[in-house]
Amino acid sequence: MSAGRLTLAVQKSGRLAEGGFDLLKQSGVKLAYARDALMRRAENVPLDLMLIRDDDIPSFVASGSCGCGIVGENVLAEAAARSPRVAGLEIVQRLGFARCTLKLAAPLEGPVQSVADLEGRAIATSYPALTAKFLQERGIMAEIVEMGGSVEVAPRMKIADAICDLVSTGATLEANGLAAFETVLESEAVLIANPEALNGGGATLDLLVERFKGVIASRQTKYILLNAPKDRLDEIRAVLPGADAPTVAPVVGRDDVVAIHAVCTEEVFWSTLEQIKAAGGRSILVLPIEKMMA
Ligand SMILES: Nc1ncnc2c1ncn2[C@@H]1O[C@H](COP(=O)(O)OP(=O)(O)OP(=O)(O)O)[C@@H](O)[C@H]1O
Ligand SMILES: O=P(O)(O)OC[C@H]1O[C@H](OP(=O)(O)OP(=O)(O)O)[C@H](O)[C@@H]1O
Ligand SMILES: [Mg+2]
Repeated sequence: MSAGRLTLAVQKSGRLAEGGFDLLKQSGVKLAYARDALMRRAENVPLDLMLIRDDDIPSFVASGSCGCGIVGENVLAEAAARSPRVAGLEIVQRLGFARCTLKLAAPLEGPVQSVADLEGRAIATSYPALTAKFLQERGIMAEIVEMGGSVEVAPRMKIADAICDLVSTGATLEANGLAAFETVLESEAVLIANPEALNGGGATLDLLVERFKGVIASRQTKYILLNAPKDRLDEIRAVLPGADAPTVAPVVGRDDVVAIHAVCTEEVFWSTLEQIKAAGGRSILVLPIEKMMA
């Protein structure tokens, strides 16, 4: 670890790696080429990436081996429930990708349909500490069966009566005849840091956070252009998501029509465009915004 260079722990491969590398690239961080390397050096920022399994990221940051890391809140919370040092780590920035939910689920129409039904039952999970904490808070006594993955098969294999696992679309639960009945934790990727292990790279961390914020904001921000009847301007403004003060400009040769330009700070759904069209909006364009800075 050379002095002045910040070390960032990133998952070697998987969902967090994909999202993490995309975010770094969009933030202008250029990585030097390295084949199969476990360390990647940034060319234009004093930053080194350490590529490891996501489960190891909280302890690497807590021990000071890395100054900061990108990890799922689910993995962070599980590690924090086991280690006070990890529990003391700071979430510097929420990153808005790898969104998923840790849920309790059980076979459809089986004996477990609620948290109370878990009393005396067996629950399979890769998150034993979070599951135990949840059960303790609810005053439920149950057996926890730890599994490394493929947790959804446990009820069918008669290893457990219920599971506590990650859900995103719900397709895996459905494919295994399971239904969720309780949320234990909402999760997304987060940037964590250990202020004592920045190795003189505090300014680099601040720069990364500012750029990440800009990328995250631009991802959910869109630029909308459309033509609208002058007399329905208020109606259209009311449905533009999160638009503050749109620019309204004349359209050459048309006294009854205006052009509207607006920056929308919330997601623009198809249903929004349908509402705009119903209010007389025409030639509607939704454009991505590449970079933003407040
Ligand atoms: N189905 C999903 N949809 C969205 N995010 C998910 C989903 N499943 C997991 N995640 C998030 O992505 C993180 C990484 O998931 P991934 O499957 O890549 O990890 P892994 O198999 O544990 O990888 P590793 O080899 O690094 O241990 C999870 O900890 C969670 O935060
Ligand atoms: O609700 P869904 O969209 O179906 O996603 C949920 C599944 O995704 C993850 O598994 P992954 O695909 O990473 O496989 P793994 O169990 O081998 O980790 C998670 O452990 C669930 O099994
Ligand atoms: Mg893992």
